Order: sequence, then structure tokens, then C-alpha cells
Amino acid sequence: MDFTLDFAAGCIGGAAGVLVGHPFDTVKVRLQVQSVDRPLYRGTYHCFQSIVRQESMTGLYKGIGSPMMGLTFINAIVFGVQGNAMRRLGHDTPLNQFLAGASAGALQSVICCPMELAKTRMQLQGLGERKSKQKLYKNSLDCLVRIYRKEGFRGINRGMVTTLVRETPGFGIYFLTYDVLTRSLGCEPDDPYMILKLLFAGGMSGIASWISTYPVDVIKSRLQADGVGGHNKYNGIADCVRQSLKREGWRVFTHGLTSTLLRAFPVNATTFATVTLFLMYMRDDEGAVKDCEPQPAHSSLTVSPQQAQPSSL
Ligand SMILES: NC(=[NH2+])NCCC[C@H](N)C(=O)O
Repeated sequence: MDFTLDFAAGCIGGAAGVLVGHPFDTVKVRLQVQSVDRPLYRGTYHCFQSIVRQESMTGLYKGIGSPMMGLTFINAIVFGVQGNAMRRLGHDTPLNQFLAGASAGALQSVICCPMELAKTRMQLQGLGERKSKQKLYKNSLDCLVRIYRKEGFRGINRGMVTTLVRETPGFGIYFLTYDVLTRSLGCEPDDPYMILKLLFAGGMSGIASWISTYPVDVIKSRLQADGVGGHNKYNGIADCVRQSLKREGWRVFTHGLTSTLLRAFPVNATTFATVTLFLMYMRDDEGAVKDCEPQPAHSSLTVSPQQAQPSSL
């Protein structure tokens, strides 16, 4: 029952987060991948403004199908696996929070990678020099089917290594930051600022996790955008890093960071607050709110639940 609740909470929290954050993600990807010789956008705001002006608001939501289906399911896996891992680890310590989060991040990469490949291609199609090289994908699923037909299993898993390298520590830091902040902020059911604290802790967790893994995300986006029209610009991760640094210097690892952080706060504030409140009210457990993190219902631990309950979100 606990896993089901964690899974359902992750679904709801994930869908809420995607709706809030997808426009920021579209801007991030376009800034990360745009040509350095003939850049389409001068920066975050100009990119937002250009997309709305040239493609209307719908331009900001291009490729949302993939993350709406994918991220909702991915968040369900993340919160289900993290909650389960915490119950198995037995004690709620910062290290266990990191380990449980990292395990969830690694597992969900299996779905995250193809999902982000489709999202990235949809967000970039029909832009600049890409116009001539590719037949437009109808939607995210059509994108994955066509990549699979042309490049096979390896093709739809393009960027898997960088996804794993980003997501494993990324989700460890994600849950560790939320745990540390919700404990230090302290919150009680009758705390009038409890929801604000949950939103703040969730938003800061998203920011901490993205800042810590952002350079890997830039390389992942470039590798997943590569190969359109059959032409591969990079021969793998090392070559992508080498070419990017040689042509653009270390600042290449900051392209799109502003938009990423502008997205990370509201998306993860929404996700974590939704998940925590959903679990808290569904479990209706008085002791569950003592540190802003709902405790699972009676764990299998031999000690009393109040002494060593593993926390799970
Ligand atoms: N760097 C990471 N992968 N951090 C995990 C945050 C994931 C979160 N669902 C988001 O999209 O923001």
C-alpha cells in the first residue's frame, strides 16, 4: 500500500510540475543547442520573446507530450522507488536519503533518456539549419518510432550514459537537500507557514540538483540533438566535451542555466509540495508531519515507529 501511495503521489506531483515548467525547459534546450556561429537567441528573455512572437505560446509547449507522459510516470517511479528504498534502508539519515534518491535516479534513467531524446528533438525541429535536414516528426511517439526504425535500440538510447551520470547524483542531491531543508525549517500541521516551507524546500532541492549536474546536462542535450539528418557532429561524450570547450570555452556549460533554474524552482516546489501534502493527508498519520516529511504507515521495524521511522516522501 505504501508503494502505491508513493507512486500515486509521484504521478500527481509530476504532472503538476510539467505543466508549470515546460516552457522554461524549451528555452533551456534551444539555448543549449543553438549554433554558436549563427545564434538565433541572445539570451533567456530574448529566447522566450522570440518563441512567443514567432510560434505563439504553443511554441513554448512543443514536445510537452513526451515529458507529460514520461515525467508523470518517471516521478511515480522516483517517489515509489525512493520511498521503498528508505523503508528498506531502515533509518532516516541524510546519507540514506542521498542513496535512496540516487537509486531512484539511476532506475528512472531507463525511461528518462528516450523521453528526453524525443522531447529534445521535438523542441528543436524546424529550427535554423535543421529545417532542411529533417522531415518533421508528427509527435513524440512518432519521433521515437522513426529513430528506432533508422538507428535501432542504440538510437533511442542515445545519451543514456550522460543521463545516468546526471540523474544518479542529481536525484541523490535532490532528496538530500529536501530532507535537510524540511528538517531545519521544521513544520507542524498547525504551522501557518507549512506549505510555504514545503514549496521553498522543494524549489531549492530542484535548484541544488540542477546546478550540481548542469554541465552533464549540456553534453547530454548536445548528444541527443546530434545525428539529425544522419549527420553526427560528435563521436561520443569525450569528443562532444572537447569540441564544445574548444569552440566555446567553459561558458558552454552555462548555456541555458538561467532558464533551467527559473524552471527548477517552481517545478520542484510544486512537485514536492504536492507529493508531501498528498501523502500526509492520505496517510492521516499524526506523527507523519513532525519533520514535514510524511512517515510511511507502520514500518516493519522492530523499534517503535517514532524512534526510527524511515522517512519517505
Ligand atoms: N538534475 C536533476 N536531474 N535533478 C532532478 C530533478 C528532476 C525534476 N523532476 C525536474 O525535472 O526538475
